[in-house]
Amino acid sequence: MSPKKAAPSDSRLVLENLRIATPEGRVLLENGNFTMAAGELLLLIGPSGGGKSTIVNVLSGLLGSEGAAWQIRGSLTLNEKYYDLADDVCDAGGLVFQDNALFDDLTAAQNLAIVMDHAGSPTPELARLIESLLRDVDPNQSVASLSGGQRQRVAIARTVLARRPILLFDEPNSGLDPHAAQRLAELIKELCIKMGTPAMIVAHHYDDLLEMADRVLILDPVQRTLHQTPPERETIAARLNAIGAVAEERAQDEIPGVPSRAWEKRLRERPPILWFFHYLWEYFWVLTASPLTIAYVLGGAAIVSFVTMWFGFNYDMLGDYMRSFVHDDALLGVGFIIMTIAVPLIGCILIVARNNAIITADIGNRLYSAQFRAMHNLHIPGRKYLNTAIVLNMVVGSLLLILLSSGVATWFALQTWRLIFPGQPFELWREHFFRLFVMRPDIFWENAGWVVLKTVISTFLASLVAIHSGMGRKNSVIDINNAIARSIVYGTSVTLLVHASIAVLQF
Ligand SMILES: Nc1ncnc2c1ncn2[C@@H]1O[C@H](COP(=O)(O)OP(=O)(O)OP(=O)(O)O)[C@@H](O)[C@H]1O
Repeated sequence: MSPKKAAPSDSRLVLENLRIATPEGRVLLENGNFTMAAGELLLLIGPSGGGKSTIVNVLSGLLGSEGAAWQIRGSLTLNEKYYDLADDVCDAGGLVFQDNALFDDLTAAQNLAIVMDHAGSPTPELARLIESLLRDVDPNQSVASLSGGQRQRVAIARTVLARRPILLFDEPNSGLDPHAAQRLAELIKELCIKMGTPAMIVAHHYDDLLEMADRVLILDPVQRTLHQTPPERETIAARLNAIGAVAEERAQDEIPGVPSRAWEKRLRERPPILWFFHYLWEYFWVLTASPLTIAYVLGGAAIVSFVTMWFGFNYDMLGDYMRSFVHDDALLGVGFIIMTIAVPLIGCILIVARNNAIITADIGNRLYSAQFRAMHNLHIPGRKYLNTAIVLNMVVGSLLLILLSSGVATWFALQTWRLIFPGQPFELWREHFFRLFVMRPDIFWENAGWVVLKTVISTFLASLVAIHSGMGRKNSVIDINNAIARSIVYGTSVTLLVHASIAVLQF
């Protein structure tokens, strides 16, 4: 049998001298020690923000996985295997996440199948346990449409199937009524015993879990230590009260990393319109002014200018002999096309493709994570702020970018012409490339008007497409991804149509 398929029976964990400091250097725990024996159920409790989830993340090997540099010291021994936590990552703990973290694109059965296919089939006893756990869940149902309790049980079953040596639960009873919380504790205890695995539950509401718990660890953020107590209400309450009293005494002290009275000046009213400008600036940076956006759009203009000049002159149908005869008019024509057709079209397509993806993703995520509902409930006109900021930035930002692109395209056109006709004076190029515009200011303004018109209409319509795609119903991240794809396809199609239609009117 391969090691990954070995049943993690009779696991034993010893954790010694655990020290945890946040990436900012704030010490959460100084000298944490505890053991977990096979079949044992531990409760980890303590004040909010003390570091309970952080300990669970250490045991599941997830601490710092998002890129933050936590400072960890201590040792962990798991069934004879030794980890120096300063250097080694121990991912022995299978974690049931607080928000379940189910794979939304898969059905309930697939959420379990993907784990089994990587960890091996469960023992018949474990399979029976999971069957009874998921009796009321249709295996073919998408997990997005399951109830909260059903989602939680699928998440538990999924973690159990991974058969890690330790089971970890982060706030599994939040939102459960006392009876359901007790049932959950019984279930977890049953799993521990049948799998020969220890489990740790992080919980704020521990009352209904005590009966099933073997021991309780209290994280004391004042002394930065872990106290072990038996699962007795009075002992725990006394200990938590003592921590609370000292914490209150120290509440006036400055907290490292948080300047004293940091909130005082934040709790004053300002004119609400400032929030519109906040979002306007936020989107201006993302949609128009970020260096990557500018480089991307200007790069497009440079390439289209080079390609039009190079191929326009090197591959003209009249051949080398005629090239110098038609040079002046060809330069005029190519210059006209680059400035009024090609650069605005390519620029708008690039802008719309990129920005529609960003806008739809942003709106979709805000919708999915209930931010618009929260804004509505808090009487913040969030949709108005965001939609207006988006449309303004798309239209005005695109005009600015097209203007910049025209400058870059002009410079590249000149350099390409110099490559094709070395030694020719710059004035010759300028005279013909801009001939129409320089000699006839009315033509300049008329064509500038057409460019502005197609840029404004196409980016305005594309921004509406992006907002509409983002605002559609979102049950899962897959819905957001599909909306982004739709937004790019419809947005760029609208842009092409608008530019083609206006070009027809233009000539
Ligand atoms: N990624 C991070 N970067 C910096 N500090 C963090 C990060 N995540 C958490 N913290 C800080 O670490 C401390 C411990 O957080 P943790 O989530 O472990 O506390 P907790 O005891 O689980 O809190 P709660 O009971 O409120 O969920 C908090 O002060 C928090 O602000």
